[in-house]
Amino acid sequence: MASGPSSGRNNQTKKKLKKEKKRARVKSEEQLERFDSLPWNPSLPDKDDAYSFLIGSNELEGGFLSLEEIDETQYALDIPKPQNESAEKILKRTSKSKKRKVSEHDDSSVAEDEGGNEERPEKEEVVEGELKELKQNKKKKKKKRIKLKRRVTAVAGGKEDVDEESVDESEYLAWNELRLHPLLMKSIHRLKFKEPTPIQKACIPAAAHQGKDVVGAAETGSGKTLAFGLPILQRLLEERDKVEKLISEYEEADERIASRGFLRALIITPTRELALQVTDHLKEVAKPTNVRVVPIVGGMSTEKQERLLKSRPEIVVGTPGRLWELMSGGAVHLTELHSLSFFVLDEADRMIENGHFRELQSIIDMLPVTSGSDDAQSHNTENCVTVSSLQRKKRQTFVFSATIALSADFRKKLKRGSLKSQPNDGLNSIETLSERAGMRASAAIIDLTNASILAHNLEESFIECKEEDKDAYLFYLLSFHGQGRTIIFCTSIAALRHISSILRILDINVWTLHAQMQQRARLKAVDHFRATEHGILIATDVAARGLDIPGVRTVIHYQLPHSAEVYVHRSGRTARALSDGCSIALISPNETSKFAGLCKSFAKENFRRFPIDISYMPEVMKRLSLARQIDKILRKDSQEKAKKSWLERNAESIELVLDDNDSEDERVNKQKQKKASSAHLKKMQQELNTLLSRPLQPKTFSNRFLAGAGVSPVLQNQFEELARQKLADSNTSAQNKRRKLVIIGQDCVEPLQALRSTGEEACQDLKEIAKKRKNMENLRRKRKEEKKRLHDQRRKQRKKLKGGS
Ligand SMILES: Nc1ncnc2c1ncn2[C@@H]1O[C@H](COP(=O)(O)OP(=O)(O)OP(=O)(O)O)[C@@H](O)[C@H]1O
Repeated sequence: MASGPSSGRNNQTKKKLKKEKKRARVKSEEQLERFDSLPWNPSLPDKDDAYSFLIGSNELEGGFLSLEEIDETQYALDIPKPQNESAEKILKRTSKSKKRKVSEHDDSSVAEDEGGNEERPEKEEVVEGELKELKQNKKKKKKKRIKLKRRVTAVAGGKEDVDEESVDESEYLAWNELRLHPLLMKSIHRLKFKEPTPIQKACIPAAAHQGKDVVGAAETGSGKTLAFGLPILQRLLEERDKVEKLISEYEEADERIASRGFLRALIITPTRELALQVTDHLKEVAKPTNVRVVPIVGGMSTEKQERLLKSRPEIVVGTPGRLWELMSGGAVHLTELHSLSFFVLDEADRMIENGHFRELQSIIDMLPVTSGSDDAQSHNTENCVTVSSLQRKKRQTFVFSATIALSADFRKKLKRGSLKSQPNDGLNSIETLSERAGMRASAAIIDLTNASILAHNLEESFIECKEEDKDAYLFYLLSFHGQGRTIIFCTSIAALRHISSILRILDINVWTLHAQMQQRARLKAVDHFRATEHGILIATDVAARGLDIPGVRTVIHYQLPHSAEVYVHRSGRTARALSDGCSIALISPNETSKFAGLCKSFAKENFRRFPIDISYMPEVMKRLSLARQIDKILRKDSQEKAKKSWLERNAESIELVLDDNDSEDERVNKQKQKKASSAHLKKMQQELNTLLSRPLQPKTFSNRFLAGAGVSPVLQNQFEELARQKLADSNTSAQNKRRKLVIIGQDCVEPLQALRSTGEEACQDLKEIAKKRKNMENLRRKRKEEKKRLHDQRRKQRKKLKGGS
């Protein structure tokens, strides 16, 4: 038997190992004891999974989600499997391996003592090294947790608050009932939204606290974006808070538990501008939260959008076309939809119209099956990560619009509180779409639209005029009532081009917006319009929905839209949120019955007639006539140039030399004509400029006294310039003293003011107009029939006479 110094060393090592073993066992037992003391211990499903304690308990409080709902698979908390083993596992493994090592050591002590004991110190070093590493890891994790906590508190109001001006919270009491997250309240304070709008008051409790699906209808500009946006942000923040709470409670959890990565909310809008606007709006509210919102719209570089998606934003706002393009192309972030918790259709009634429906349907078909939708109806594609029926997601569906209730049928359904689609409902009905998107039967149906659907602080008016006089009335309105921002809506791009050209010639600066414009130009137009205090935007119906630009005081319908819905949305670009505004429809005789029909569909029969001072019309017509002539010449010129350059371009592409077949005389003649035409153009331009440099004057203008009821900023400048000129003249010439200009009462009257000041006199029953027009048409038809009858009678008589002779 070996004895002496080596056996003494062995004993020492044995003791040391025993101590280490005991220490490790105590530690491991402490860990297990802590788990034993947890309230949800019985449901701990798998001790091997460090994060499995997150699932299956409902003991924690706070927020609308019970803990049983904090389920990695349901809400995609993106709880990753730990890459390194948890401290507990290492401890266990260490103690196990030490046990094994010690028992091995015990069992083989004799053999080792007999000669194989050189390995022992190495083994001890390994164990000690492992323990050291374990301690270091724990320290590192603690540091990480502290860092994360600091970050959270900084975001939650610590650091960011320093620069913020203090708010009087008593002004925001109405928000308290909605129990929004402090970070959201912080944004609301910053945006100075003193109280929630009615649709927000109604939707937030249902959507955010009861987790319901919502069909929401409320007038234009009533804050629908935040009615669905705040519940989304609220839920994301509540989930994040819970995860952070768990991080601080459990040492084993690390910050990766809160890591993000999957798409949580997909919001679809019909137009690009609206998608960008919704993105901006949500970003503004989500500023202090770190929740990322990204727009995906057509007209922008696909590469850039793919790059944006790589940042794995929680919220994506997009138009159906580009979204589907990227989804069908397999964009990872848009196809990993298993974690999608919100699906929103903004302006839902527009979505079911042609041009959007097919792509939208394809997108909906890609969504994972929800508990609310019928299995048979869902067709998940290969690209989509689907889940078994046991793991169905609790996705909330929100469907919003101002005009969703316009269809009589839908209104009935809203009143009944049931949106079940009927077998005879078309595939492209909102009900069918909602159902397919997973809308549950328990959806909250919130219809806050009144009978007229139109915004309550909007004044509606019209001007009856001939089709060819519309330009003149438009010029009149912009000259006399160009206060604030004005949007002029046209139905056709041709009409838009025509009026923008005429108005520019008349020295009125306008921006245009239509679907054939490049996306960059579209955005630029909206930005310029937004930045100009008295800006004028001429747009087609691409700008009718959703566009939210503050300070739009007037909407002019140059041409009537095809439907009542579009009319409501167009008019809704003014009188938004807490502001008022006015809409003016230019109605040609052909459009009277259409207008009466439109008014009837939103139960508003009496529209005001917009007051026009016709004494100004001769002057207006004079300028307009010149502008039209100039426009004609310019148009002809540019057409010729375009034709010529087209010919030249094509000739060049096939290397053809173009022969000039004109004779010398013809060429000289053409040159002469060109010169004459350009001289004529110059003369007209000068004439127009002279006219434009003077304010518009009524027919009875005295040349001495100017008294304007409504003066636009342009006109105001003109008046001032004129006054200066007259003053200068009078200073130089003594005889002109008598002709000194006096300006009296140059009040700026915006259309709404002008409309209101005319009171009830301007009211006109459109039914009456339509009736009169119908009567006139009947009379004309009867006359025509009578004429034809007489004509036939005479012909027959003549024939008879001829036959007789
Ligand atoms: N609680 C609030 N208080 C004051 N302003 C608000 C509030 N909520 C939203 N707003 C503002 O009201 C304006 C209109 O909001 P939003 O664009 O969401 O209206 P909407 O109902 O979606 O209109 P539309 O039907 O035309 O799309 C926005 O400028 C928004 O910032």
